[in-house]
Amino acid sequence: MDPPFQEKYKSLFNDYTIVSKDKDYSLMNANDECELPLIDLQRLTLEYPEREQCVEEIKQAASEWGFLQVVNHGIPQEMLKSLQYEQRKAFQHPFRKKAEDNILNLSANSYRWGNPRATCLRQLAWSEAFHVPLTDISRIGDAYKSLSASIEAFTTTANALAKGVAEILAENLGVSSTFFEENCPEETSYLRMNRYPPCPFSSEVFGLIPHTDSSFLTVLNQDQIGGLQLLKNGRWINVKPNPEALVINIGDLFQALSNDVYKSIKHRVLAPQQVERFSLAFFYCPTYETVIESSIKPSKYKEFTFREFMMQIQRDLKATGDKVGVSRFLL
Ligand SMILES: O=C(O)CCC(=O)C(=O)O
Ligand SMILES: [Fe+2]
Repeated sequence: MDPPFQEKYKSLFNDYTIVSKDKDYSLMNANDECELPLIDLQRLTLEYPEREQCVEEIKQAASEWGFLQVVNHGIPQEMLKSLQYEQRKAFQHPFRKKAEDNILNLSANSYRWGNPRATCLRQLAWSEAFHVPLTDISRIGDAYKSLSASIEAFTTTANALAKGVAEILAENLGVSSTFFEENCPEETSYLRMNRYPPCPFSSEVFGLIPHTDSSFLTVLNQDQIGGLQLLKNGRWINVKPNPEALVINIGDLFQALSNDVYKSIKHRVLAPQQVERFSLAFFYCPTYETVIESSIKPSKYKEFTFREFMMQIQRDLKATGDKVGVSRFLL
């Protein structure tokens, strides 16, 4: 069922013996372990000063880390468990079936693996994913009814969570209180179900290469295997899994909207050596027409629409093999 990484990327692996002798090349170099700021969202329902303190902690984590963990987030554990179960089942099919048969009947290219643009091992991603725009949920066939029901339930609650956190973060930034309500209808966000198969080259190949997310916010459910790392002050830091918590990270759009008050932090996933790892990422995104412009002056970014942003990413990927991201729009 695993994608044929070694076969498809044979030429990249030919160089493997050379680079693996270079000690500095290893991805496993001492990384600090950290516990992200952990925030109990139940406090948002309490009175002064609990709610206000909680809001401050969320803003603080988003500006200092670009990442936070939340508990009492409104997504029931059973809902997560059933989607995790369905996710495993979907990936269990033979590779050919996943790659060629569009088993879930999603839009074209929804099943992805590796990195077609990789020119060296460092750019390869030892993972596979189903990319599910929320508009596609209704297309999922009857044979996968329990999967589509689980996706629907999860994304509805993840959307409410992302909206709530986005609205809190946008307070005092001069963003209209109806901005997210108006520009992020449920259909414009998407879900990615990730699977990281065991990787015999885990000190040389990433599970997911370093990137920032193109969303406003991402809500992430990772399992207990670990491997997610974020870049803080020039160092890669392990994000220790917490079974009770969801990770929320700031994406590129919020960085621009907040004029850099909040940071879209680079993160990556190390490939697991012996076991498989799963994660679910919900990307909270606006309509393509939405204009991203900060009210904080002087603005660091020129205004752009989400469509312009995504098109620029595609152009940069083609030209450089890499996503340049929001820095493209710096004034
Ligand atoms: O698998 C993870 O923990 C992170 C996934 C991620 O960063 C992404 O899908 O953008
Ligand atoms: Fe990501």
